[in-house]
Amino acid sequence: MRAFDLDTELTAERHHLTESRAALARMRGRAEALFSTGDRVAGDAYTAEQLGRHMARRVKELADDPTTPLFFGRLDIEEAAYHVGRRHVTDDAGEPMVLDWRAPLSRSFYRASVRDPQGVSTRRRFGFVRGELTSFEDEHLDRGEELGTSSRILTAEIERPRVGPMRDIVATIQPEQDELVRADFGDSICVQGAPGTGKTAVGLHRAAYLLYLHRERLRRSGVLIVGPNTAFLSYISAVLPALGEVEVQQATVDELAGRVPVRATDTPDAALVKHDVRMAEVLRKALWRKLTKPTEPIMVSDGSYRWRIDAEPLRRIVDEARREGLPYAVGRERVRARVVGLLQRQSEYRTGNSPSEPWLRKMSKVAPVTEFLDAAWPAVTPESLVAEVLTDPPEGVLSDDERSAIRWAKPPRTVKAAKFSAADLLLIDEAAGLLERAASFGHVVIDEAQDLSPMQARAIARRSEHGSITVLGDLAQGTAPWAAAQWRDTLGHLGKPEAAVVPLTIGFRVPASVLTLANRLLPALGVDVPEAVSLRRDGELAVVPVAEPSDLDAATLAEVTAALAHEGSVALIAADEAVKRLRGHLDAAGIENATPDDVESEARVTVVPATVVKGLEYDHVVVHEPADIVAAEAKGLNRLYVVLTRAVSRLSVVHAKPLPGPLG
Ligand SMILES: Nc1ncnc2c1ncn2[C@@H]1O[C@H](COP(=O)(O)OP(=O)(O)OP(=O)(O)O)[C@@H](O)[C@H]1O
Repeated sequence: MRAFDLDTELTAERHHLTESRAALARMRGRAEALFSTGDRVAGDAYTAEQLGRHMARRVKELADDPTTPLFFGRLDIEEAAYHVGRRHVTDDAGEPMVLDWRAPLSRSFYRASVRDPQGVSTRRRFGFVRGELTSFEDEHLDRGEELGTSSRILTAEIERPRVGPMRDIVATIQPEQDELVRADFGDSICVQGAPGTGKTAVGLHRAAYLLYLHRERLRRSGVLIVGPNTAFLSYISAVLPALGEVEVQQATVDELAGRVPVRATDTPDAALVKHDVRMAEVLRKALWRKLTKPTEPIMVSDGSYRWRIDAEPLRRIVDEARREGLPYAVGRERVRARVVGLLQRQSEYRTGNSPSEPWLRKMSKVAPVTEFLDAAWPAVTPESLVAEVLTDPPEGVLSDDERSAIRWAKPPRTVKAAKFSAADLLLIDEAAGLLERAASFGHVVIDEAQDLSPMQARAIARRSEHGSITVLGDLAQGTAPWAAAQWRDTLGHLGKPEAAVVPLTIGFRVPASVLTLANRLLPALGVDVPEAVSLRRDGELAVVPVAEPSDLDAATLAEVTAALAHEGSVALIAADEAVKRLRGHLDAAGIENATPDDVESEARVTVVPATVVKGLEYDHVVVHEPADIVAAEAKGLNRLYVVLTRAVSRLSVVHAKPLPGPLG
């Protein structure tokens, strides 16, 4: 009898899904019709373009992804049932068929509990396979039933094989995650979470949530996601579009600051100095020291009359503009405008008439005015300021050794010919920020933030000055030479020193056995962070010692081949210098393989250099010679911690050398 009831229920739910899909198709049809007639109804070209863009976006937002169901849950509140899904769907009369997961009512889907039922009598979660409903699971909160993390549907979602890019987690956001996702727009937050606790997922869902709640405001100012490298950004790039959000920008910090191409490489010592926050001070001083006190009057003739401004009022103008704290280039123009203002007043006094616009324009460009400006408040470009500092690093802030580390061995003949490094681009960006204010995004999500250098953090701060930020990271995974040991410093450089630091500790990726191995490294990493507790009991861990170093590659190949017998993605992670050789072995063995940058590839095996694996995950991970990964860089143990925490189901560690540090 009960089975029959369940069947009937499931049939009814499937029917509701079919109806909802049909309603969504009609919504899209209406949007498409408006899109094609938009330019005819709009009054002018500008309105037509605006409307066209709006409608094109709307059509995209209403796309139906047949591989995911339109709803994944249901709330019974009083007599009504509300289906919760990826976006609002309404019937032809405008009645809701599916509620957007971000709507206020949907919040109870994630947060209601027996202790605080929020009016919910039953919460239903749906199981699905490729967009079709296959099962459901009820929690009768009013009868004291609550599944929490023992939900079968949650477990199945966490344990599913990972294929392709990252997916959204709307169906199974956990209460501690939901609290972060729905934090107020104005709140900047920093999430410290062990590997696989869902930091990236939380950041992306928070972006989607804020866009839903503050759509107009954020459409104007924009939302930006900052990630560590392009492989990572392509891995996460499908999540927001799947949630209907198609207008979010993604960039690495290098891309943000990429005003000129990178054409030089720094020594490690030079890079260290250039990423140091004191470089901001060096640049600021080098810039403002260019101002000089006017000592000569300005004498201008406009053909009919001669005008004169004495040194004293000129000094006052420069001092005043300096005190106003404007960006340098804005200050220079302010001084010019005030000088022209004085000329204008003299002209009015003498002729009794207001001078014409062309006269004012001419006066602002005449040689005596420009010469005065070039002496008192010289024109500077970001590139010229940085070139100057690198040609002859000023004394006062840096030590002599540091100054020599960054000094150009052979200064270029012109600024145009200068070859700048990636770190120089940050200096140029800093200089640009001193000259002019950067436009600010409404919200910026920063992933893997533990690796930001102070100068990188400042580049982001300039772009989020008037907005809020979500900072995601794990101090234990810091591998950059300047990686933070505590969050306060980074948050200060990001311009949000007051942001709350919130921990996430439930691990959704890494199986308990694998996590136990990785956690052995934690005490050696020099940071104070809580360990993750894995929700997953199912994984496998194999440590494979190889007696003869010459057999190491063959043993690694055997592990990769064994992993291919299982469902899901396979990654071979190795020290960067071994990647090419290992790919050669795979090719020779006829095993199709790709690099993580190649998102289009169908190959099941990805060969990943240890330095780009941060943020990524694979079902089966084969790690090649951990000792070499550790030896390759100063923070090698932190790198190994990252490498060991990429596996969703199985981890094999193949080694001929002794296992490093606390693992040995
Ligand atoms: N509530 C959840 N339900 C289902 N899956 C989840 C949930 N939270 C996280 N996951 C999954 O766990 C995995 C790890 O999440 P994510 O990459 O966001 O973690 P992270 O904290 O950023 O990890 P890392 O620090 O290693 O980069 C992803 O596959 C994600 O989809």
